[in-house]
Amino acid sequence: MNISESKRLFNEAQNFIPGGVNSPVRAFKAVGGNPLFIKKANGAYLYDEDGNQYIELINSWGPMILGHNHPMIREAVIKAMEEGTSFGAPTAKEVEIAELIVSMVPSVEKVRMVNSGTEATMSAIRVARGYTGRDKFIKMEGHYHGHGDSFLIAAGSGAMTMGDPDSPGVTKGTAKDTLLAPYNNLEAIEKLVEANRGEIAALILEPVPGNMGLCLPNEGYLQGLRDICTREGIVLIFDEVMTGFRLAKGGAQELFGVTPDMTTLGKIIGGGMPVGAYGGKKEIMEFVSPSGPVYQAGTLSGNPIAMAAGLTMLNHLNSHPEVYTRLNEIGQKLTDGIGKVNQELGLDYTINLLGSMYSLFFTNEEIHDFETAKKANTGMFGKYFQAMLHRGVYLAPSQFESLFLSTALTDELIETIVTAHKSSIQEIHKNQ
Ligand SMILES: Cc1ncc(COP(=O)(O)O)c(C=O)c1O
Ligand SMILES: NCC(=O)CCC(=O)O
Repeated sequence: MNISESKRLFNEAQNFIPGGVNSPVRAFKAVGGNPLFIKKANGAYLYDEDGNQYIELINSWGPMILGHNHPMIREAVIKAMEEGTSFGAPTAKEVEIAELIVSMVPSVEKVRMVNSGTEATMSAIRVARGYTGRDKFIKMEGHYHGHGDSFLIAAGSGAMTMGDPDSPGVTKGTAKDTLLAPYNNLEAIEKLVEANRGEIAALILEPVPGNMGLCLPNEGYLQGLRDICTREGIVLIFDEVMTGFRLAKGGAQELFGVTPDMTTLGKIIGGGMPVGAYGGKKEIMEFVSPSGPVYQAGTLSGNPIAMAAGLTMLNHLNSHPEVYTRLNEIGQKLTDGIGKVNQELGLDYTINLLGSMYSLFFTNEEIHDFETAKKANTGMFGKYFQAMLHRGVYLAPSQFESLFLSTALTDELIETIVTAHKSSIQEIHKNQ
């Protein structure tokens, strides 16, 4: 595989950009090798600067649920561009997308648009604190909520991958208000609540965490959290930046039938443009400025290009339930194929799947939280990643990420991926 142009660009980039990338997860630090510099993408494929083509299972870390460069989204963006790129004033599209989100996401009665998932979670915590008059909040180990200071403690995703789940630069003063709990353990929450009664503003979690690899909630876990939060007056926040509009049109909260008080959104909501949002009960969202005292703002929030892309995406998902049927089918077929190959080879690696999100863990143990996820063999994953890449399949370059499938994956492409998986997994075990 010739990747000379990607190599040249990475060398150049390292002179001017920290680590040569604008987000750490893009570097191949955990898997070795040179990150690929991408020139364009279409449907199920990415193309690098050297002209290599890859079948893509990251999809911009989630947003491209219909595949890349979808004509419908592209046309909406071009049309919006013709009318100007930013006004810093309200627009009709913002009203339309807000109404649509409220109609799609069960917990959301009012919603505020921001520019990233990070902004959404930072703002949601501030609002929950303002609403309750309490300072502390509970966060799950290995969950990732963007790079706001108070979340960079036992953080998943790139922070976990790079071995820095507790980032320097976060003050002790900030960190003391973040209470940590293991995922899938209601007893641990009860203990934290007991020890901090009346002081906890919020409990935030990824209902189906994808940032320590994909994990699934135990039966009754989400409802258990709901019950504790209701009893204790704690604002329950589902961070659905990944799962929103993906696991169902109303996200994990629709799928599991558990309604949080607030929800954070991102990724798909912008159709690939930089967008996030947070919303929830009217009573809580009324605390947001200018209707209430909790300040939160943004020069480019509700940007007309981003709103045009997002509106087109959400309208499509809202009116095409068959998208979810197909996404679930793709997830099932692909992981069935991978699982069958593994079985034939006598390998019992754990595959966690929900809808169009999955992770293949290089361990035979069940993975259901931060501690168990850390048992996966990251060295083996790195070899697997490279083997797949050389066969034209682009995976997330870390064991501690979920993969995101798109409707652009045909049955034929699923077969191609399974074939690549078979020869990759054979190769890495032969060389052991
Ligand atoms: C669950 C979750 N929350 C928040 C974020 C932060 O979003 P962003 O990268 O847009 O700031 C991410 C991913 O990046 C995420 O997966
Ligand atoms: N699962 C991790 C992400 O989606 C984050 C992407 C990024 O930080 O660039």
